[in-house]
Amino acid sequence: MTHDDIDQLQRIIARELEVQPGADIRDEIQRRQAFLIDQLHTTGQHCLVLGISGGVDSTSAGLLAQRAVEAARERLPEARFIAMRLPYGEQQDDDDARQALDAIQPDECLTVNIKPASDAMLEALEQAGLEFRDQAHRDFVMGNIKARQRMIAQYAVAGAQGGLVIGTDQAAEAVMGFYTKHGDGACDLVPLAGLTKGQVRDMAAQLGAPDTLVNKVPTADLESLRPQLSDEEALGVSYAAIDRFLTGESVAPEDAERIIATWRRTAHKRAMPRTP
Ligand SMILES: Nc1ncnc2c1ncn2[C@@H]1O[C@H](COP(=O)(O)OP(=O)(O)OC[C@H]2O[C@@H]([n+]3cccc(C(=O)O)c3)[C@H](O)[C@@H]2O)[C@@H](O)[C@H]1O
Ligand SMILES: Nc1ncnc2c1ncn2[C@@H]1O[C@H](COP(=O)(O)OP(=O)(O)OP(=O)(O)O)[C@@H](O)[C@H]1O
Ligand SMILES: [Mg+2]
Repeated sequence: MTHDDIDQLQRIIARELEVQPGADIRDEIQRRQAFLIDQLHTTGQHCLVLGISGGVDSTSAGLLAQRAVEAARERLPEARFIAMRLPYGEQQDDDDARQALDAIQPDECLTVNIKPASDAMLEALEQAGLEFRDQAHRDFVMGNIKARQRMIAQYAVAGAQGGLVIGTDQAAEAVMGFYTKHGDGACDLVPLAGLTKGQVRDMAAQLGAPDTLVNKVPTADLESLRPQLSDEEALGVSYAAIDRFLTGESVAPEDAERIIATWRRTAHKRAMPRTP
């Protein structure tokens, strides 16, 4: 791939994902908060629902959601934010999730352990005869089951309470398709859309998140055999490089080629299912 090819694709991808490199983060907070308030007013739903993991994405989105419902209550008194803790058994970074909730102060917090449901699904599949290549493959597939159990829990709460499910997808995850299709990728609203990972961190800091969470190493934490595996290790490229790619800065050619190949391979995740 030539330098010009990479340059052109950087521009195409940034436009597709609506990246805004120079955006003022305070303006972005206002704009995204106004978006959430508007959705509450126009959809007939009155709650926002979001899983809080202790990672920076859900901390940022949770802080935004709580601010939005507080402002929405002027015209919609029943507006509220329901945060959900969704551990798979014991969560190793439990303290981070608690710190996130301390900062967010959500109207309500529900804790649902997704372990029994996730384990029961894997066991039922294996009893039906499903086999895996090896233990690592089994563990990877189970990771996606966990992400989808979290989706089920959040949609059950949304269904019961008149809620809209918030997703935490942002441009750095979107370009890499780094989420579970119909798992954490399933949601009603995407308030962090278009932000680089750095902008998500800036937003969390601006909204009052503690430094430990603002600077926390991102992890999907889905694999039991590799607990707390960092996203960067899983992706094989750093968020700094992904952010530079998205903002049109120069990136090592091998990083650019990996990002472009992953963006192409995961196009199906950013589109509606194909039809005949
Ligand atoms: N070209 C194509 N057109 C249409 N569908 C296509 C396809 N290629 C694969 N597929 C289908 O897509 C499905 C696989 O997608 P999916 O189930 O998502 O699975 P997959 O992309 O294999 O795995 C999810 C990845 O996202 C990561 N993740 C998940 C959740 C959260 C986070 C996080 O950062 O917190 C990260 C996770 O660690 C893992 O690396 C399969 O059904 C496959 O056949
Ligand atoms: N243990 C958990 N409890 C509650 N929600 C979770 C948990 N793990 C994942 N989620 C949900 O899935 C989303 C996707 O996870 P992801 O790891 O991308 O985001 P994060 O943990 O908020 O931030 P980071 O990407 O920096 O780790 C989270 O934002 C959160 O809404
Ligand atoms: Mg995480």
